[in-house]
Amino acid sequence: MARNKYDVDEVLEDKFDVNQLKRLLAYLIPYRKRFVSVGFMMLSASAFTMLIPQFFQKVMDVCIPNKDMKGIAFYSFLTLLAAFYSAFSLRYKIKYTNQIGQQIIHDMRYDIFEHLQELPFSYYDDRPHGKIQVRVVNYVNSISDLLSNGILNTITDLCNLVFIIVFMLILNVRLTLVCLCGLPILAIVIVVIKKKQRTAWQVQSNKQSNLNAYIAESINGIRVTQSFVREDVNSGIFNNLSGSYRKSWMRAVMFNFTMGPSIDIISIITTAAIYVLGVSWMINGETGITVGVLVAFTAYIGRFWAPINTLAGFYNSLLTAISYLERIFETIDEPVVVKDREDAVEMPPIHGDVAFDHVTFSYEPGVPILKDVSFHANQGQSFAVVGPTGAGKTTLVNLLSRFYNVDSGRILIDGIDIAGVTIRSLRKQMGVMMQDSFIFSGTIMDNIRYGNFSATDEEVIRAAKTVCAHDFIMEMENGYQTQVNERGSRLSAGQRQLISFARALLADPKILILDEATSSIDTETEIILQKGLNELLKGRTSFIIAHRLSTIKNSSCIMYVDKGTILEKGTHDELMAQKGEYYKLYMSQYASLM
Ligand SMILES: Nc1ncnc2c1ncn2[C@@H]1O[C@H](COP(=O)(O)OP(=O)(O)OP(=O)(O)O)[C@@H](O)[C@H]1O
Repeated sequence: MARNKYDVDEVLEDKFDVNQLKRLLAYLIPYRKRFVSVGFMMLSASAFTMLIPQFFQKVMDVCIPNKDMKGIAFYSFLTLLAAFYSAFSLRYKIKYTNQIGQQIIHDMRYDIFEHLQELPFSYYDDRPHGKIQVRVVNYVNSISDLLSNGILNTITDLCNLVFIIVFMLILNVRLTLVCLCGLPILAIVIVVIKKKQRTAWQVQSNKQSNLNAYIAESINGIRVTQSFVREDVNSGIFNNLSGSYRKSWMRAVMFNFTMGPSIDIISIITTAAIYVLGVSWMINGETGITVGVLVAFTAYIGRFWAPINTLAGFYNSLLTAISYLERIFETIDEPVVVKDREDAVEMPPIHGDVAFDHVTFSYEPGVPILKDVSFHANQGQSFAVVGPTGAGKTTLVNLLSRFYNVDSGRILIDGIDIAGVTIRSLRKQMGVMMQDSFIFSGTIMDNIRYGNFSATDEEVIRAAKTVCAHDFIMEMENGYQTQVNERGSRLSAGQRQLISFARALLADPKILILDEATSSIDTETEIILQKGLNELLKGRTSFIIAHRLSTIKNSSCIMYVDKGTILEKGTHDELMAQKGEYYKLYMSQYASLM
């Protein structure tokens, strides 16, 4: 998908791809035994109940004329038995189809979620997150019923249909042919509406996706919305999106509802024809048509159209489901563009020597963000990256963890090209604190431990103390066990930064990346933090992005980046002496204090 927004529909697949159905059926394979057992129960029950009209016929044509009470009792008993067996198998079916359905939902969601975890940043950069959520939650839900109940009902209904046709043929061939005349008419109805119906469901799934994307975006941006009093405008946008969704839904179900009444009309016409023709043939004394045969036959006609109605319903839900399946499999098939090469090796324990060798990178083809960047950081050096907004600083450090693939050039750690090592072994040895200090729901302890799951409580606390987070954490009602919300809405921006700082440290990485780590921290805390940090950075190679230049003054090397190239490089004193861009930036911040 190209860059997408909440009000931009995703591209519709033109053709119905049967492979998607095959892939869907593959989800059933692990549960095939249970599935077959339910199918067997349903089929045996329906075969048994199909005999009921035959029992009626025997009672009417044989037992009643012969006043055979034993025969009547016998057939009544068989009818009762068939009814009980059918009720029992129905209960069995409901229980296990639900179980299988839920299991399949779980499996499919797991596959999507697992894949989503592997997809690179670029995937998330390009689409609203609400559109991803709707696939994992709503779309998967919508197809589970089709997989469990739908397929079973279809199989049993198809078999029912065969049973019924066989029994009808046994009763009377000519009447059966009259009944079957209705099927070609139904086929015409299906062919006429099929394409429109499919498109209508695809449009509906797009509109649902758009609506979801907007809801997710609005919730995330609620603070900005309220600050700028945009509630009315947003409600208007929501109203439009919701209105389009409603319209698309109504149009799609309208096609579905065309089927039921069409089948009813065809069924009424054929039944009427059978009454008229059957009775006239009986009056004319044609052989093989008795009152019993007519009663039994009309009982079968009722049953003949019921499975066709269910099959039509299945066909409807199949078309609905296909539009969801396209999106689900599209997500599962989304290529993981940042992945291990086939010959990738484990990254050996990192010492911390880092080199960029003529690195060029672009997010979008033809728009390079980093242009032929080269530099070398020795083990243990602290490298500061400064420069104007949008210069490419974050991009540069993101490449070090291989969050994106470079277009050309190499990034070497300890002389090893990181393109040739496994991503896992590389990232496990890096400590990254991103600009967006994300906090997960859970305790503060859990949030810091995110950096290293095997860390003890003491290690977590030590990391928090190093970054001066310990005091504010201890002031919270349950200290490290205090629950925080997703995104850390209970915490101040500075507190969130300190927690993610501690998280980055906990992995004891040889390379530490701090992207605006202290931008929201007050100057007093920052001064204390700086002391701890200086201690901590010893022996580690660090890349620090900072707008506040006081924090990076003592770095081994400062790189001034602008428009994707390194314009200046050196120590603070060297760059100040150069009186170039860094000098100007520094003076703009601190001239009044000098
Ligand atoms: N995911 C993305 N897709 C496309 N372009 C992007 C993406 N992320 C960043 N950019 C563009 O790349 C350029 C560099 O962005 P980057 O975030 O690296 O800048 P920065 O120097 O870290 O800025 P800041 O100081 O504001 O954080 C910007 O022009 C930005 O618009």
